[in-house]
Amino acid sequence: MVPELMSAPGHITNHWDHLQKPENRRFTYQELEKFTENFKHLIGHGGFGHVYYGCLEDSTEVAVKMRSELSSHGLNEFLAEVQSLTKVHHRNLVCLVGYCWEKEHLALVYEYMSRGNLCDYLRGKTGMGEILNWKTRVRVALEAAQGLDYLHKGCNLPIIHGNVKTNNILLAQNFKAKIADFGLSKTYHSDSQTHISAAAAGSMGYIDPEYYTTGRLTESSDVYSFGVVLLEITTGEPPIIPENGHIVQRVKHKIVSGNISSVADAHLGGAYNVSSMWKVVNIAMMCTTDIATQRPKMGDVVVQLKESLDLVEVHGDRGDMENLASDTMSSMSTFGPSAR
Ligand SMILES: Nc1ncnc2c1ncn2[C@@H]1O[C@H](COP(=O)(O)OP(=O)(O)OP(=O)(O)O)[C@@H](O)[C@H]1O
Repeated sequence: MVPELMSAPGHITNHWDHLQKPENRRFTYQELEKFTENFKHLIGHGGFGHVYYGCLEDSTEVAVKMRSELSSHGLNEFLAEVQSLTKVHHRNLVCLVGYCWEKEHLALVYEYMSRGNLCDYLRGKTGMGEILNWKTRVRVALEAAQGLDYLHKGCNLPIIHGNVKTNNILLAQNFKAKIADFGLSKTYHSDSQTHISAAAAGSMGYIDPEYYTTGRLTESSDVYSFGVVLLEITTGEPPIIPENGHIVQRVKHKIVSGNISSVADAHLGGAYNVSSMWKVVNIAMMCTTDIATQRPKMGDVVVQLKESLDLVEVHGDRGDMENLASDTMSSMSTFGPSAR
C-alpha cells in the first residue's frame, strides 16, 4: 500500500486522467526490471532516489529514476513532475519517456543524457579528466537559459523550476544541454498570479535570498539560481566554500581589481575570450542581485549569452598572453549596469 495514495487529495484524479493520455507511456515494474537488466547500472542518485541506465526494446537509451522509500517526495510531487514534463516540450528540457506507478513502485523514465550533469564536469568528477572549454561553457549556459526561458514564458501558464543548479543541467553526447528535475516545479494557477507560496525548497547555495525569507517563489527565484550557475561555469567553484563564503561574494570581491583572470577557472589555462567572460560575469551579477525585481528576465539572459557566445565565435578563445594584455581594458568596457 502507498500511504500517500490513500490520503491523496481529490485533485489527484485530474492528474491521473491526464496521465492516461497515450503519449505518456506507462511501464510495469516488470518492464523496468527488464530494460534496466534488474537495475544493473547505477548512474546517480538524488533526493528522489537512485537513477539507473536502461535500454528499451527499440534501442532507446533511458535513465530510470526510482523513488526511494526514504524519499521525501510524495505521490503529489511525482505526479507534478510527470504532468510538467508531459505539457512541456523543448529541445533544452530533458524529455520524459514514461513512468511507472505500480503498487509501491514509482519511477520516472527519461531520455538518457550520456554525459551526465554539468556539475561533475566543472568539478572534474567525470573520471575522464575532460575540461569544458570556454566556448562550450557559454553554449551550455545559453542552452540551459533557453530551456528555463521556455518554462517561464513558452507554456500556457508559467512554470517555475524551483531547483536550478549545475546538477540539474544534463549533457548529451554532443554536449547539448538540457534542464532536468522538475520534482519541485510549480505552475501558476492563473494569469494574474504573481508568485507561489511554498516552504523553503531548492538547494544550498542556489536559493534566492528573497524567497528564503518570504517564501514567495517567482520566476526571478530561478533567475537568481541561474546566476549562481553562471558563476560556477566561470570559476569552476562550488556555490559555497566553508570559510570562504558564497560564490556571489567571492566573485564580487575579486572583480574589484578589474582583473578577470582572478575569477576565471584555472582549469581553462587562460584560454578564454576576456570580453565574453566579462559579459557572463556581468549577467551573473545582475541575476544574483538581492532585490528580485531588479533581476533580468530569462529572455534578457538568453540575449546576453548569445552576445557572449558571438564574441567567442568571432574572436576565438584567446590564450594567456593576449588575455593578460586586454583584461583590464575589456573589464572597463563591459562590466557595470551600463553594459546591458
Ligand atoms: N536523464 C538522465 N540521463 C543521464 N543521467 C541522469 C539523468 N537524470 C539524472 N541523471 C544522473 O543522476 C543524478 C541524480 O539525479 P537526480 O535528478 O535524481 O538528483 P539531483 O538533481 O542530482 O539531486 P536532487 O534530487 O537532490 O535535487 C544526476 O545528477 C545525473 O548525474
